[in-house]
Amino acid sequence: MSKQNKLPITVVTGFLGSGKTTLLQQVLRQPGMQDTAVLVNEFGKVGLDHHLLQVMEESTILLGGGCVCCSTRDDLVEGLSQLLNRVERGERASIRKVVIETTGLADPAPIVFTVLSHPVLQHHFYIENVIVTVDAVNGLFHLHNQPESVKQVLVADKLIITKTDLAKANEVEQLVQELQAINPSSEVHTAVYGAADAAILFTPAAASGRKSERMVAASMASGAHTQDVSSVSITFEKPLDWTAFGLWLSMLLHAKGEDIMRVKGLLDIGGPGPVVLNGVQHIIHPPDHLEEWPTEERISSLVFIMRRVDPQDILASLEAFQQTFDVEHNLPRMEVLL
Ligand SMILES: Nc1nc2c(ncn2[C@@H]2O[C@H](COP(=O)(O)OP(=O)(O)OP(=O)(O)O)[C@@H](O)[C@H]2O)c(=O)[nH]1
Repeated sequence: MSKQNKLPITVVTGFLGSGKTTLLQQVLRQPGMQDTAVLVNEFGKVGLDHHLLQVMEESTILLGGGCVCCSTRDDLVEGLSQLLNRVERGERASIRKVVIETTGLADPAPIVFTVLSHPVLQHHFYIENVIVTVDAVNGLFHLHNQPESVKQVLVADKLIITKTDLAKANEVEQLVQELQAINPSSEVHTAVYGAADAAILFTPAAASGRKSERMVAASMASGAHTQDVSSVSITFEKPLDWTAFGLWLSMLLHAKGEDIMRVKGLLDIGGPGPVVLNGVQHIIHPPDHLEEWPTEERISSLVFIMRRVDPQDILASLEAFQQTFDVEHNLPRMEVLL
């Protein structure tokens, strides 16, 4: 099958909390993007992002819990095969683009290789772009401390620097210099709260001819990403006391320093809809109050992704906090996801 008849795939990756979902929420609303199918991969079964990508709910497929670059590459094959079946049955006649949003720890190289080498998929899909979001506030820290972040930058066709509204101009400049040193052929764009032109993001990159070289280099870079990484989901039986919860979370993030990489939650604090909580390293972004629940089950759930932290310590800290500060006991249930 010629390239004209294949569906282009854009892989959107970027370190934990760097703004992948925010970017997609914005660009998928733009003209010409209605014909895009989205495959979302998240750690754990508490997938949030696919609910938040409301524009595309009906064309969005949530890949199973785990990281699409390793444990669930079969899920990726399965997700793309499902999509293909739908296109072939005419149910998805209008799909002209596919976006894969990876987890924040994914190495994009194996994902790209899966598509390029799978006996069936390679005839129906091709990789058009690898877009990598980089957080202007935490980007340098991640490049220096998290090997996955470097692997992502190495493979990027387009680097999107997010959160420049929160960083100083000289910090952004230093980040850009470092990114260009790692991957000189990638385009660099900025996007505050996902404000980027879809036409630019989804246009094939000029330097795409060099992509495979970079991918080989990236896949040879060191270390499996699951090393020292753990992820837990905590659910609560009753609505949360928002003030007490905020205090506990701040204390926990302070105590665990840089080792808690990401916190995400959909929290019942007694209102009609939940609060969406987003924490990246030490930064808790302003929470979003949703008018209604995007899920059938109205239960608070919180996901932590950490390096070198024993999941039991999180639970112990929560129990100790509830006792010490005499907060009404709200039984947390923890599930270790990774
Ligand atoms: N101030 C500011 N906040 C942003 C910007 N982009 C994203 N955020 C916030 O950063 C937090 C994380 O954004 P997400 O889009 O969920 O990040 P993600 O990369 O999809 O996260 P994971 O899927 O968990 O890796 C959210 O609270 C966003 O509102 C930005 O440009 N400026």
